[in-house]
Amino acid sequence: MRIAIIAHDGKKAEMVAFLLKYKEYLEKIELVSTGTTGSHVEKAGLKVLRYLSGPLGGDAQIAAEAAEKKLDMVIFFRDPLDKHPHEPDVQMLMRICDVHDIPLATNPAAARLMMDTLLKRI
Ligand SMILES: O=C(CO)COP(=O)(O)O
Repeated sequence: MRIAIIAHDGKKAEMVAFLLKYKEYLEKIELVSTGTTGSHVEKAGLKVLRYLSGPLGGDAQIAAEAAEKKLDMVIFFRDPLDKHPHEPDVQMLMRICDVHDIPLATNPAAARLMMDTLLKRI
């Protein structure tokens, strides 16, 4: 199982808190992330493959994995109250998830529901 995790700055703490709730299951899951999200997650003691930071192309790298069907799920905690210079990349990632029917959770409530369902399969 391979899951991509991405969080905008205002949501990084929520992402770490979310993942720590699933810590006992994460040994069975490969995590990939955008750069800065990944460094927060690493600091919390979790293993993650980090791509570039989002504004430098990290969303696009994760979209490439989604297009190649390498991902079982994308968790993308977007900050709807902030502006992002790379908004086209954000939209592109979400579009690619829809094109390839990859589960995409954009907030913790959705992520919890999807994670709980996915974990029943491993
Ligand atoms: O900008 C992001 C997603 O669009 C996240 O990138 P970082 O994890 O590098 O902050």
